[in-house]
Amino acid sequence: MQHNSSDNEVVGYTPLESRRSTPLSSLSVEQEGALPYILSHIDPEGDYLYRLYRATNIHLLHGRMASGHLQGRLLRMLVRMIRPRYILEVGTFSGYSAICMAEGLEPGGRLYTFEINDEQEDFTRPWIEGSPVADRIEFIIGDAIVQAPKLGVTFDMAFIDGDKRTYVETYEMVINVLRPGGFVLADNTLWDGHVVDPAYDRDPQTRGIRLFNDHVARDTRVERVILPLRDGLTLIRKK
Ligand SMILES: C[S@@+](CC[C@H](N)C(=O)[O-])C[C@H]1O[C@@H](n2cnc3c(N)ncnc32)[C@H](O)[C@@H]1O
Repeated sequence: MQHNSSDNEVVGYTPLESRRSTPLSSLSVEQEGALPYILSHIDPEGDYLYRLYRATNIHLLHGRMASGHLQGRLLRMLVRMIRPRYILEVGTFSGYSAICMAEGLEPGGRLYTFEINDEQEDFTRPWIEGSPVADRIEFIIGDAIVQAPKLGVTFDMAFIDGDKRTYVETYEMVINVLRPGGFVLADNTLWDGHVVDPAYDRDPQTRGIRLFNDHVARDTRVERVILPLRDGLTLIRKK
């Protein structure tokens, strides 16, 4: 994803609320009024993440890119279920999802999270380094597609949440550094329903997501399922 160097803007990213041009479908039931109910019946995010999410939305453009309470608790739960030793994240942004996944790691576990936008570092590094799970997180500024393979780490789990236009490229990199039996989570794979809306046929991000979904659907190396949570979350297992 490219960025406008003057104002930290994520070029090519359209925030969820601006993308919403049609009535909400059943794909995003938690956004139709049930979200407060859901949030009051799941684990709390805790004071630190609450403050991080608030600061993200006050100080950063497109603050809603951050995972938030519901997806954050899901990520932590998935980490607890998968029990990875090494996690790769593509797209740190403010660090919200990184901290959530790191919370789920067992002792000795490590999360490597990449952020391509170097202007993000001043905001994100103090939040990651000040978090209770700082010792489990390696925050790296750089393009994950280029830099992650250089780590020489074989990952047990990966979270793809970077530029939607390069999801296929990102996925191919991730599959190469993932162990057999490892899991990939890919965020935003329904793109607010635009993947099935012909009005978005020329939108580069919608096209990127559609290419990714088609690519994964045909990939014989993996098993996959799409969860219609939030903006769509695909769970993939490398055979
Ligand atoms: C949706 S935000 C990430 C949100 C974060 N994962 C969360 O859930 O809280 C996407 C971020 O990915 C970054 N990004 C895009 N392409 C990237 C790449 N190839 N490598 C690393 N970061 C990337 C963008 O700069 C942006 O900050």
